[in-house]
Amino acid sequence: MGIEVVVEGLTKSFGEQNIWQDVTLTLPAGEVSVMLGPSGTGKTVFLKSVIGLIKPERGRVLVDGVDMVGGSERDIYEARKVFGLMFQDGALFGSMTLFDNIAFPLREHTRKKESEIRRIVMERMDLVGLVGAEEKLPGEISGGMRKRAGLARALVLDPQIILCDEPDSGLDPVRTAYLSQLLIDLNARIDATMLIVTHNLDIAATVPDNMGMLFRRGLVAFGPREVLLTSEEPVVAQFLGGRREGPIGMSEEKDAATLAKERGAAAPPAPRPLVPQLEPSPGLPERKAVRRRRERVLSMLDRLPEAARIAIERSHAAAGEGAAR
Ligand SMILES: Nc1ncnc2c1ncn2[C@@H]1O[C@H](COP(=O)(O)OP(=O)(O)OP(=O)(O)O)[C@@H](O)[C@H]1O
Repeated sequence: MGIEVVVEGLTKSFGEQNIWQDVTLTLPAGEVSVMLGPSGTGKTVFLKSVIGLIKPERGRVLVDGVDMVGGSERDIYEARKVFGLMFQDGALFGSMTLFDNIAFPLREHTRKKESEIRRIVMERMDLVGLVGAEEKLPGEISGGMRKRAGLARALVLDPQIILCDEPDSGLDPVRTAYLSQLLIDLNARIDATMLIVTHNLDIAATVPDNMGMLFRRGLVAFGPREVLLTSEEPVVAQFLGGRREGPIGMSEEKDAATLAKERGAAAPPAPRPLVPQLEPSPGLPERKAVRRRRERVLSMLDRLPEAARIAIERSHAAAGEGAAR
């Protein structure tokens, strides 16, 4: 099963520029979480802080007892082995075939025989639909294939935590839909804890168990998907509605006068209707996270806003009916 990631009071600046402060959240074990936020709000910096590649000046990131911020380099190095990282562009070596790219972590970090490496690489290539492309170079394939190769490489060391940085960037809507399904199928197969950084509203609406949003140098919210998807908090509603009206401006926050003018103009549109979360493809096991999440969310139900509570109760009722059929 995946490992829980506990983030406490994380604060990061580069020189004078504060990126975010006091970020506190828990990525529940084996569940899929998405981190949203306008460009430049520090989503990638957050991802890199979780794995210890960037050092925040305050706070802790606890992974299996190791603090990825203040722990010893040796402990952090060891703890990184439970992570699989998928970068925006796939981060593949241009002069290596896809097979060699995907085999790279196994050759670098393990003493496995070539026959065993071949077995693992082919299994992961099959998982992401790349069998037949072993001998291709990254420059000879499409962006979507490069991303899937990046995902296959992230999976070879059997990670318990998977971090994906904008896995949809540069993909068309159809490929993005396939990728969303692939991420859910992956979670069903290996029950890893997953954190996906994205701007994509379709992924946000259909993939995660939990969602968070970074804005104004902080975490606006983090919680079960229904909380953000039904939120009337102006920043969250604007972002998830993909609208110009609201506090998020073209390059920065809007000023108070512009916001007051907008408020006078029209009532804010209602949040988009909630669509059901994706389920694993036929033939795959159920996601183990679903049952755990259900218990967890039920235990916090009376502390959630009414709209979120109703949405959760409806989805549990629908799941119950599905199971009874
Ligand atoms: N190594 C670094 N040194 C200095 N500043 C940095 C560094 N890395 C990131 N930043 C700054 O931190 C801010 C947040 O960057 P980040 O890439 O995390 O944003 P993001 O939310 O992922 O954006 P996008 O959605 O556009 O990818 C930016 O202003 C960026 O310039």
